[in-house]
Amino acid sequence: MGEEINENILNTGSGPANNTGVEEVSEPADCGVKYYTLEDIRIHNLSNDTWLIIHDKVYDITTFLEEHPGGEEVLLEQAGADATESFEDVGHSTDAREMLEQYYIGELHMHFLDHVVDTSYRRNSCRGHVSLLHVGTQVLLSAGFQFSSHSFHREAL
Ligand code: HEM
Repeated sequence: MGEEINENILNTGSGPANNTGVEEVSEPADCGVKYYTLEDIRIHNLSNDTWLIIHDKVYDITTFLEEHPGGEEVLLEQAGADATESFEDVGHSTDAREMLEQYYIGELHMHFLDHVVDTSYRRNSCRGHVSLLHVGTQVLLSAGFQFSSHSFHREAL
């Protein structure tokens, strides 16, 4: 067992940080993209099981910890959480950004899209998901909403 090292995890207020009652949201295999909720990700905060989020993408960096030129410690501080800000604060090089691809495992699932995408559609049909997502997005955008990474807000009309 790895030692739990990051207590500084986002508290989403939506239940326990383990598998009980938390469903991992993933796409059918033929879609090629997996979606993970914050709850799914936050449990991977161990030194032998380390995931983090950078720009809404999810990375399993377990095997990268010892190789990181900036040291293992800074990565462990972000384990199971959103490391976008600290990653950008350092001003990582293009090489560093390209390295990310090796550890990519999926996308952060946006809860707020549940309001515009029917979940049964998302589970059963990749094409249905994409088209419904598109339609839902268009509806919101035409109503004056603007998306940011974790939330959306209404712009002054
Ligand atoms: C998987 C994600 C990450 C990758 C692939 C990565 C990669 C790298 C690479 C290649 C470097 C060498 C300098 C450069 O090329 O920019 C570096 C340096 C560094 N990284 Fe990361 N990094 C990651 C995440 C992070 C995070 C989340 C932090 C949080 C603080 C961080 C902090 C640092 C620091 C402090 C340095 C040293 C900078 C220096 O000594 O000049 N890195 N990283």
